[in-house]
Amino acid sequence: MSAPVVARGLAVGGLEGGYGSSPVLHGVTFHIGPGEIFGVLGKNGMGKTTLLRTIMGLLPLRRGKIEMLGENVTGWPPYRITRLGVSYVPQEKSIFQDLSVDENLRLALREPSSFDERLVAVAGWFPFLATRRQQRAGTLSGGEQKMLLIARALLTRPHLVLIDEITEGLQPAVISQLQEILAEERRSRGTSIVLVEQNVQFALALADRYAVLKLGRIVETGSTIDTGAQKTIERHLVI
Ligand SMILES: Nc1ncnc2c1ncn2[C@@H]1O[C@H](COP(=O)(O)OP(=O)(O)OP(=O)(O)O)[C@@H](O)[C@H]1O
Repeated sequence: MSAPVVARGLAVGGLEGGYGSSPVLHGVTFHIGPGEIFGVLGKNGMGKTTLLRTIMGLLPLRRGKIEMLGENVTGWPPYRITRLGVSYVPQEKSIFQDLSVDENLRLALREPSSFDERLVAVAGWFPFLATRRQQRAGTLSGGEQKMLLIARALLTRPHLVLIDEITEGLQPAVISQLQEILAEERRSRGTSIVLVEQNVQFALALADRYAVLKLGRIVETGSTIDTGAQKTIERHLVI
């Protein structure tokens, strides 16, 4: 199945992918427009991380098409996709543990001259970053490391951000703060966001539309303003 052309968003059509001889994704198709937030929900092991990693070119695509930001990126390596203006926030804390906070952030930028100005913007959201620039990133708390990951992703001023279960293990106050930051990022810059989540309330509060992934297939899609959205999603997450 071919995906519709989306000028500044993301369109995924008939995506098949997996690991070695084990298929995980079975014809996943969805699209999101510019400035749209799309939630992908599903229980453990349903293929959410595999989907994001395949879209980012980190896992081989067996079949299907991926377009983002006006380009057909099917088969592109991750570095080319990143250069288009795409940020990926993986589920694991993929920061450089032995480097400082400052060094971790600097590595995100191809153009070092813009660092100070960009740091001011992200430190406005996460004030601890400005006061702990020399701290070894591996000594930050789990929640702080996740905030560093989001800060690093937004520092590049991306057009599209793919975020994998950022709320996992975070306390409610930090989750609310992230919700505000991502809503503001979309409002002020028109950033498109794909949110992979198991936290239904967080996803519904931010997303415009959602999809439920079950055993590598999208089994439900809908608008988050539908009154029954939460119940529908929760039903899929318990079965
Ligand atoms: N490196 C790998 N090699 C082989 N199989 C894998 C690998 N990584 C994941 N899988 C399998 O692929 C399937 C989907 O895993 P995936 O991590 O995409 O699910 P998920 O929905 O993100 O789960 P979770 O919410 O637990 O992170 C699972 O059956 C998993 O065991």
